[in-house]
Amino acid sequence: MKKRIIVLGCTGSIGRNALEVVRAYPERLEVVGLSAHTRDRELLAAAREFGVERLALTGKRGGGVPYEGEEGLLHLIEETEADIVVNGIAGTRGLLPSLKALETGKDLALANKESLVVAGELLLETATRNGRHILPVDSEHAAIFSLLRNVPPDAVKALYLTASGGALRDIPLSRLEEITPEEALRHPTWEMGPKITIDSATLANKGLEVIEAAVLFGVPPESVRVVIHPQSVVHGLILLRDGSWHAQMSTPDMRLPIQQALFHPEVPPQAPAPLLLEEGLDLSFRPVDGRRYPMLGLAYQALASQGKRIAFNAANEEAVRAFLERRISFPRIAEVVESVLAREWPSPRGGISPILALDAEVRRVTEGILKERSDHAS
Ligand SMILES: NC(=O)C1=CN([C@@H]2O[C@H](COP(=O)(O)OP(=O)(O)OC[C@H]3O[C@@H](n4cnc5c(N)ncnc54)[C@H](OP(=O)(O)O)[C@@H]3O)[C@@H](O)[C@H]2O)C=CC1
Ligand SMILES: CC(=O)[C@@H](O)[C@H](O)COP(=O)(O)O
Ligand SMILES: [Mn+2]
Repeated sequence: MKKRIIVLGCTGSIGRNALEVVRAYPERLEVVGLSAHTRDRELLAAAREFGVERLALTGKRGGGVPYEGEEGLLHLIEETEADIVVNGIAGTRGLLPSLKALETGKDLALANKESLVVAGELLLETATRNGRHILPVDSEHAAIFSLLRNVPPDAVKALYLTASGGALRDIPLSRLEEITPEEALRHPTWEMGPKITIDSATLANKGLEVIEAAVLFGVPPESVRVVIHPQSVVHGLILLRDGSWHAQMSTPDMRLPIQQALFHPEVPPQAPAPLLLEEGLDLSFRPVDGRRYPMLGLAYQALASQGKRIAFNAANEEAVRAFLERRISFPRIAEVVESVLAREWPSPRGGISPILALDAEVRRVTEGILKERSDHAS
């Protein structure tokens, strides 16, 4: 029987890669639901190609798509019989769809790391209660997830996430003030959406991933570590107590972690982009420079509580938006997040509503700080 898949954010980088995986395995995988936010023509083209009728468009109305708006997307997830939901929505708006997928008895192939940062405990509890799995699609977590399956849990000393260093890795620190969004969006190894690409340049992406790993794998924050690895070939490593390293490596291509999640626990039969060591390969690793990447230290601070995690995530999302809209300069992103994080953010109690209320409050505070600091509005 074919595995039935809903692809959320099918017009984005993760969504398009997920559809590529389905194209590669027509006898094993079937798309039964699709969502997009604004790109309705691409959504309809995918629907025609895969013969899908359950479609949601969240960011526009009136185009003849059966499920409209955020509420419509949640109804689509609820009303569509499926085995697994690929969540490739960008940002915190992916949280409610993640929760709905698990509540309605589907596995969750999760690229939307913001879901876990903001409400990881709630998602894990919901998955357990419904007997479902959260399968990480984020490349580092997919790597560590597969490495951990092969060792006894008490043998693991630390988890290592690799970071490319982003588009500005080799730019002199003195130039960061004048960096344009176009420069910061030139990722050296991955083709991804704009928000995560800016997060790669500040290392907020790795900060979110440290939180994602601590929550998902249930390990203390100090055992999740980050190293700069410019080639993005080694995605994740685990260090065992006996001093041995286990690493997972592949060509940087998101079809691999996506197909691993879709075939779990089976190992997929084909390599989407083989890595040929016979052709030669140089790999390098170096420590993170805290002066260049203050966001990583802020993410570790945020690990102290769920309230701070929500604050870090929401403040970052708003600050990145302001940078992309040219309302603040690149170094202000970290400064704004630091100011927000310095306030008191008590952890929400009692389900999803207090989480969403705190997220909204952080955004209100961040917007106030952004107004004060908008330093080069054109
Ligand atoms: N790209 C990658 O390789 C990786 C991405 N991730 C994570 O996956 C997620 C998606 O990233 P990526 O694919 O790069 O992002 P993109 O910006 O390329 O795509 C985002 C997708 O989400 C949709 N979308 C945007 N806003 C909303 C909203 N408010 N409600 C519902 N849908 C929305 C977009 O629709 P439309 O285009 O129609 O407007 C689009 O389909 C992020 O959480 C990211 O951190 C993790 C690891 C790797
Ligand atoms: C592909 C993937 O998983 C991204 O999250 C990637 O890690 C981003 O690249 P950086 O290593 O630059 O953050
Ligand atoms: Mn990643």
